Amino acid sequence: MGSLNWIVISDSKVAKELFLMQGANYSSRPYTRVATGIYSRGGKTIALCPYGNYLKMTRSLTQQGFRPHIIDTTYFPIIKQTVADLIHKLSGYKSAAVNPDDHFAYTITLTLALIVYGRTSPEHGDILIDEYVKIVDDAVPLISFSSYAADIFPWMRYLPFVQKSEIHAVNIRNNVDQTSKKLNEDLIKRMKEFGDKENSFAAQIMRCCNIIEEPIPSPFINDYPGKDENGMYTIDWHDFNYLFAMLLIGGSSVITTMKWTIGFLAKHQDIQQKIQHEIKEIVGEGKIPTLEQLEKLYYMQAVLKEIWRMRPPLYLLLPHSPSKDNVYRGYHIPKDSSLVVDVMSLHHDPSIFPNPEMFIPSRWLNSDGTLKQSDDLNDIWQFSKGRRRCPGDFLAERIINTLLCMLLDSFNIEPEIDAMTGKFVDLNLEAYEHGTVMTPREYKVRFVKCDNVTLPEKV
Ligand code: HEM
Repeated sequence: MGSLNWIVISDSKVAKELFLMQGANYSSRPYTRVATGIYSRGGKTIALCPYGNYLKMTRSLTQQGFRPHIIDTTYFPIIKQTVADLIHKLSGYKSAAVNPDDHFAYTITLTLALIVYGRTSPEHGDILIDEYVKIVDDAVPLISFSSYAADIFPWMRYLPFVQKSEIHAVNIRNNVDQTSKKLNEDLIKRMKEFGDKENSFAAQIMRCCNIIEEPIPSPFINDYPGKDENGMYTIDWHDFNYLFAMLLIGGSSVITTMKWTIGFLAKHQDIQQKIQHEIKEIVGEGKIPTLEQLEKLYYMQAVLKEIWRMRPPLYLLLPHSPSKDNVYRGYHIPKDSSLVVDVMSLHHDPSIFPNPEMFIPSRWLNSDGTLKQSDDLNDIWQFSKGRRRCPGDFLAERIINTLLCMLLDSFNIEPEIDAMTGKFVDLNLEAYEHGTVMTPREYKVRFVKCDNVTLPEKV
């Protein structure tokens, strides 16, 4: 009854051969009715577009806005501010048990929105950004695998709940357009007023583009022009709204990483204390870390890698699709099939990761305690590899490391206390829920302020 070919890859070597060595053929995306057709108007967004000039353009623009030195000079101060605000909010709970989800989701989406769009003019306050934060929340189900159901089984299109999800996709698209229009107008105004000082991600890429009103046909039908003689790309306003993809995919992956990390640290107090000790040694107490200090928190980074190994947020990556028919190791792989990588299998291969079921952060450390350099043998797939590799990886690591360092400097994270026994509740981090991202079941923890610590200044 199904009408799509799905291929699941569960071996590192195969994934590397297809995505790295044969990357020119295996870096497209399958077309899906809701996410590609309706929500992104035929693939006009970086994460869902097919392989071709449009992808090259959006990836080149993204690299422009996420150059490491821009992240470190322009975006790092934003990250420190929003994290400081979060710490003040959490301290307001005075060690009561809270579900951290909402607070972290808001802070992370707000951080990304401020990085991508910049701080809007005072007359808007954060209203526009808040609208965006809300739309991101509504839009996450659009990229979930369940939205593919009607592509696999076309008869499902007649079911009311599927039709409802199509209407939902149209509404989200319209909301993104309306809010983006206001944000874009505000951005142009700020660029005129502040010139080069306006250096949000959106401003950086707008400087590389001629933006036109007339929509350019969908990238699934016609390919895109490259750069003109002045090195500028031509895009229309709908293309410019691809910025929203950063918040949608980037936000949900960072939020999920934090959900797992907070849970793991609350459960493993010994590991948490080791990180706190490292922070005390390298950064000192009650201080906001510098970039150099952050990079030297090797044990903390090793813990994060181990969490990503055991609980990769995008546990199937995003589906890849071959641009043409291919025979691989004797198997016929038709054009337009969906290839998903079972990242959990890759990360639990005992020939690469001995004792894969065990949480061993030291597997990422050299004997002198420094962090191992990524190499092809030992590397993990949380950001994928090849031509569709996550372009926000460096930014994601900066956000997560800053968050962890500042949080653990201010608080001890503890599980809630069982009212009957007076002991910590044993958090169940084995159970997880599958959507596009793999998230832990809801839990509560307590943020207990460390003795004598001064909270970072609130902005
Ligand atoms: C812990 C955080 C993150 C993880 C684990 C993660 C992981 C991934 C993965 C696995 C993919 C799919 C790669 C593939 O299909 O082969 C992806 C794509 C993408 N990510 Fe991330 N990501 C994270 C954060 C971010 C951030 C912060 C941003 C930007 C602000 C971002 C932007 C993107 C974009 C635009 C794509 C689509 C790329 C394409 O289709 O060519 N991600 N990410």
